[in-house]
Amino acid sequence: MDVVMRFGGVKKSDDDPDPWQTKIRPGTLRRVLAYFRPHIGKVALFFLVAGLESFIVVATPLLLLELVDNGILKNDAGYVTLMAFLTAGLAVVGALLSLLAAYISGRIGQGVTYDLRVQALDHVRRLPIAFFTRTQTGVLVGRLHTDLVMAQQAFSAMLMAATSVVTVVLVIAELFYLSWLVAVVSLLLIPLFLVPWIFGGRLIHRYARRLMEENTGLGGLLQERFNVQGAMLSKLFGRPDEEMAEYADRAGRIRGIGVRLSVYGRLGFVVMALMASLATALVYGVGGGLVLAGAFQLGTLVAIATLLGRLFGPITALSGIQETALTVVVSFDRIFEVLDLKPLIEERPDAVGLAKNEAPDIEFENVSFRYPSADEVSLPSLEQNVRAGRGRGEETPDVLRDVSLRVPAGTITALVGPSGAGKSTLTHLVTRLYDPTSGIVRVGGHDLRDLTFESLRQTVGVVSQDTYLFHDTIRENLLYARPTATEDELIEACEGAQIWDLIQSLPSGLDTVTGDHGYRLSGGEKQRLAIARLLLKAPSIVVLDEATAHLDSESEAAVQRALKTALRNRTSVVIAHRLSTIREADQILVIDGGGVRERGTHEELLAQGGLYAELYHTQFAKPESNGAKPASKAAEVDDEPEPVHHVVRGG
Ligand SMILES: Nc1ncnc2c1ncn2[C@@H]1O[C@H](COP(=O)(O)OP(=O)(O)OP(=O)(O)O)[C@@H](O)[C@H]1O
Repeated sequence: MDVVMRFGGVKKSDDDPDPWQTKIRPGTLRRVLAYFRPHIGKVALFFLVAGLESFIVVATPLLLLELVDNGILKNDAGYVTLMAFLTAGLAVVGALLSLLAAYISGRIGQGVTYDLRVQALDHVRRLPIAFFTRTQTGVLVGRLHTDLVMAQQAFSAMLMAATSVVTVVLVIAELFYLSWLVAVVSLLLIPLFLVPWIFGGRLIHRYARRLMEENTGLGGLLQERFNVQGAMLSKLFGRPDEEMAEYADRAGRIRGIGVRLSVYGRLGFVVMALMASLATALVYGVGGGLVLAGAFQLGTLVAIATLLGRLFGPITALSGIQETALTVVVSFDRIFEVLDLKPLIEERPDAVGLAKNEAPDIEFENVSFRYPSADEVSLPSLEQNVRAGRGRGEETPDVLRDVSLRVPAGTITALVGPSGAGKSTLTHLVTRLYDPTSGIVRVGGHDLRDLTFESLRQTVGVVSQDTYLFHDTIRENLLYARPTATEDELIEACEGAQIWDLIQSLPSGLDTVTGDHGYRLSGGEKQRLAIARLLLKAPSIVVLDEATAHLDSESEAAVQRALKTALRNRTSVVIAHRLSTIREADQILVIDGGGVRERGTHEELLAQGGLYAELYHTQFAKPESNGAKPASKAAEVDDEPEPVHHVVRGG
């Protein structure tokens, strides 16, 4: 259901906040600068190199002046050659310095990006599962990747622009030194070309950002619909015409923005080239007149024209510096937003490890729980597929209320109850995917919050209903649970999980690649693979969500046998959907309305004639009434493995 809601809500809503309009939060600049502090030496070196480059820019026209006035006009061939060589030499040195500056700025930009990327990945890894349930993966990936690249590119552009300040000051000073009149006339031209340049730049900037957002949005949509599960849902439930229209609509917007961008981009260069030509004409017009009038010699005119050619580039770089700087800060700020999300579930500094010998007991003491609200765990801008604001500012309801229970060491506790009663939520607290809102969950007498993550991971193993497998070989998927496992151990685990015969029959055996989400395996096979993974991990507590899907009798029996091995000598909490499992449980807890309604063994609870008896009778006495398999077919399989999860909430 959740998938369908997400699926249906992918379209970006009109009232989504535009991240680029977001005000930069106070203190961001200080935080950005902190990332550059470790690279301060390189920044100083960069400015030194860039400063030298600027001197070369202004020195060359003076050499040309010398070449014309004291070489050509005085018929001194030797001097002409010397000046020409010097000019060429300076050009080579300038080019080398320019490369060196680009290298240093790249090192700084990439260094900062590296630090931020590693920090962001580590942080996101530690965010609570609630964050991932709310966040659209494509948008998060975009945030962590695109924004970083943007920040890095804008930073390099900013460094280059900063060095332009030196160049512009030196060029203008030299222009005035050569001829104040020509200098004033040429400077008057600058605003003429700067205005359209800045105007065009703003448009480019705005549309480039829109293009990025549209691309990210379309990327997220495609990622959601073209993964195996999304594609399956689309094929089964989708409305191809409407969906295609939506793709086309988004692609059309990208096309429209792209066309505008290319025109505005070209506009800037056209204006710049035009102004450069006009300036040259003007300089030669005014300056030529001054040469004829004897105000200065031809060499000065050549020097001025050359200098002017070197003024426009740095000035355009400078004109965008404010926006470039803003891009750096906004991009950083968007990443800081993610970094500022609290991990919620953290390891205490004084956390202890759990002794790893025998199965510990599990205890819930007056546990209440509500899922964290959107404000507590996520960012609106990362939930673009959900209508903006949905769920924001709302208190979430209590899902568990004052639950107290005990799962004695080495025993099996079955959780049964109507859909939405809180069974899965209860198991989420055992694995510490969430912490209780109040009350304590204990394992082996320890509050879970006092244990190290590592020891909790070692202690608790989970087999969920929908097994997730990486797109990798069966071997790698199994080794994920225990990287050091030997070939014999792998085989032993697969045999225990009743999956070895199947693996052996595959042409590549353990090296068979499972598809995205393990889709090339059947439901029963995937769950047995998950059990093999669990056996390899050998945890002392098992949390199992039994598959609700009907398996054929052979798979069913195999899964049941695998489970017997998996649960042996372990403390187990099983969300049970099959009577065979329920009967084997040492204790059954009937969960309803966020609490434990009844507890006891199968026989005790039947005798009580309460909700469990009702669940039992509606499910097993009249199996055909809820569309389940006929009793005769069910009876073939193991004991009476009929799913009980469809039961309507009993009153
Ligand atoms: N991540 C979540 N965020 C907010 N609410 C949630 C979340 N997961 C579950 N819930 C809500 O908590 C309640 C209990 O859900 P839970 O999944 O624990 O029920 P269940 O007994 O396991 O149901 P089922 O047998 O259908 O799997 C439901 O009302 C559900 O909508």
